[in-house]
Amino acid sequence: MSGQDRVTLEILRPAAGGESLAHHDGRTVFVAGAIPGETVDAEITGESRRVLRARTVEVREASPHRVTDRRIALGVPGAGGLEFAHVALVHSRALKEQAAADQLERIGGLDASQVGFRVLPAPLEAAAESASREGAPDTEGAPDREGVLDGTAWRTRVQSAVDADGRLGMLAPGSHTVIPYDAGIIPLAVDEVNALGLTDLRLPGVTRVEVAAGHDSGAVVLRGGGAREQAEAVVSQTRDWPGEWSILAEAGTRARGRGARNRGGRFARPLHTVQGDGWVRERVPGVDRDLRVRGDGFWQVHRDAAAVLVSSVRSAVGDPDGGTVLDLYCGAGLLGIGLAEQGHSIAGIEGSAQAVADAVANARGLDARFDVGRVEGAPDFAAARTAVLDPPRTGAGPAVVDALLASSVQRIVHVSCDGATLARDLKRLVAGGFRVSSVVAHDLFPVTGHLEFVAVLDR
Ligand SMILES: C[S@@+](CC[C@H](N)C(=O)[O-])C[C@H]1O[C@@H](n2cnc3c(N)ncnc32)[C@H](O)[C@@H]1O
Repeated sequence: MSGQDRVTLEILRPAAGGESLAHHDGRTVFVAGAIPGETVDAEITGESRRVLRARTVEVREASPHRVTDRRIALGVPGAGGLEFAHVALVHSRALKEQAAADQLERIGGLDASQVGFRVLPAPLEAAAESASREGAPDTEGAPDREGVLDGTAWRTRVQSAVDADGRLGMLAPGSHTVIPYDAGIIPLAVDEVNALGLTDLRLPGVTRVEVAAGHDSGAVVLRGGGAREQAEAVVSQTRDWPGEWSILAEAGTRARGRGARNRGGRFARPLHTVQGDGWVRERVPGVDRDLRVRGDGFWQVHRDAAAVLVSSVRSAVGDPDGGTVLDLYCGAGLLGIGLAEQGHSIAGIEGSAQAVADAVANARGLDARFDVGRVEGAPDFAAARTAVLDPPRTGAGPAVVDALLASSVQRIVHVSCDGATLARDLKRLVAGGFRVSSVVAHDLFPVTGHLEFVAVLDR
């Protein structure tokens, strides 16, 4: 079949990542832009012996849950990364729940209903949905309810591509084509980010712009050969911005040697601090202290995510019992600090030296120790009774799972942003003697195909 081939498909059920499943000529088809229950005409975009990939080009019979593609109003028609742009928010959550339950069963060998699996809306969206149902007026100072109800105003971290003319935008799916922001909005960003006017910038020579918005502070990171040159344009814009903003720009030379491959395996270039101290301050409801995180450091993306995960991990770990709690893949220490404030003794491990420096600074005065290292080689597993792990999308993997199995850990709280790798880790933990007590997912990535899972295992 060629890329121009069109097929008519009956859409059967949701697949992971925001696609849907159909069948055609004995093959499974993963369809983008469709909704289960619909009949669509789709263009084939890829194929292998048993699987086709397709993109919806025309809807013959529409689902009642279909909405006008949000990307049109957002000024980025055809952009990637908003897999549920055409689905009502509440229904997208139901589709993600069904797809994730399927992954837990198929890959993890688990009965999703037996472990109480469900997807919960983030507080921001839940409150807007409930206020809207009750007809309550908008509250002054609260985020714009329309955007929240639509699932399009939650990211405190956004990355933009930059086209040859220096315009910021998003990439088309599976391509390097930049779709410039045409409506003066960075899709999915919180109102505070969109108030900054970043979409007016022209930054030729920059390849990527990252924005991190914290509490009364934030950072803009410019990457690419022209980053240093263009940083001044951003600095002059920040004069009107509320709070303290740091501007970081990549230097022209690539970092080499150990530790250089810290951004998804690509060589990172050293960052030069052009303005500010380089840190973003974060205030997390339920955590007593403000936390700092480097402008290019990892932080949970949804504005409610840090509080949701701290609360979820606290209730999963329970009261202090005198044992050490491992905080594996600890980043700037968010989850461990949330536990240390409740009296737990924490041993955190993290691969990024900068993140560990932030964790140490953040944890001052608490019973919490953070070390730089790969979790795969962590020495402290033997003594702990509880392990919290929050690995990257690739999951913990067999080496870490086997180390946990060989340790004295009795309870594991696995926080994951990928259902497939979580299911794979759970399967190996169960085969090694753990049982899954519960799995929930928080919809901390509205309008996209992603979820944030919290699984609790005991033995
Ligand atoms: C999903 S983030 C979690 C951070 C933290 N728990 C939080 O909530 O802010 C994953 C972290 O794991 C770190 N990381 C990735 N692979 C690692 C490895 N093999 N060993 C140690 N840390 C790793 C990354 O640098 C990142 O900070």
